Amino acid sequence: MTTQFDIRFAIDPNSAAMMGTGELRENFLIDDLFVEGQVRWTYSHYDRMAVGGAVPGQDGLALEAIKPTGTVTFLERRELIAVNIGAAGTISVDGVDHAVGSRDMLYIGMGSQDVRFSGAGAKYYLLSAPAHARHPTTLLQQSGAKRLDLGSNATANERSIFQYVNADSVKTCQLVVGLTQFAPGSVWNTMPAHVHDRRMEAYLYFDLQPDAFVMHLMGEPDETRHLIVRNEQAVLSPPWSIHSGAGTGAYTFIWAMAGDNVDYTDVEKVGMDELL
Ligand SMILES: O=C[C@H](O)[C@@H](O)CC(=O)C(=O)O
Ligand SMILES: [Zn+2]
Repeated sequence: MTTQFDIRFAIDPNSAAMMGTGELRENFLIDDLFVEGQVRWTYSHYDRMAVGGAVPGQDGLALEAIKPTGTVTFLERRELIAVNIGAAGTISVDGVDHAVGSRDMLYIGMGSQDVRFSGAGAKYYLLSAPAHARHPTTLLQQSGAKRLDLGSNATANERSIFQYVNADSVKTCQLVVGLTQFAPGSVWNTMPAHVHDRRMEAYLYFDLQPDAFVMHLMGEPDETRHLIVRNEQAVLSPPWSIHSGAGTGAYTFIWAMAGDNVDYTDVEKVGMDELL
């Protein structure tokens, strides 16, 4: 089987608060996204976001339908963004080749039928959400992203947020995706923290050294839990949860949201004094 999937149920905050380490990891951590020769999906019931990995190797991979979507083709009623975290590759969409460089993203619109991933060193992180309209397939690059510089060196959270999906780059139905990079020595992401019940979020942590990890914080602001997250592992963040982390070393991450609106600024800030 070149395509595999697993399903994650939408856990409520009270259930999550009862969980130990193993249960939290089973429900919220995705630690096996990237396997050469496979497309691997985690299909979440949070906003029906599907989070995946595709590592084509020498042979290439096709985007195949999976049972949870209940459709003949994967993108019949969905949109997708593929983020290349590996070496340059190509994604062909209905016969048109798109060169997707390292850290480029390709938005692939609803109704696209024949999608093929290639590039011997390419590694694609996949995000897909239900769609209601067909928007054109569009290459998104860091140079076209909207940049937001936040934090400071003194609080170890100096970073640049690159909003690849923005008002000038592409219209999407649900997906809002970007990448966050740190100034040297800064390790805290998304602190001060926030929640946004309108949208779930997924984080992919990468560019970590093998022995490094991110201490990812989740849970309601007054009931926090943590996940130890290693290189190229992802986290599902429920709409009711904070999503913030500190690395034991350098890292980069990709954030992606789906839900009721596509307004990046529609968040509730959580005061530093509110966290418990
Ligand atoms: O809702 C937005 C997301 O949580 C991220 O964009 C936050 C982030 O990249 C950061 O603060 O470092
Ligand atoms: Zn967020």
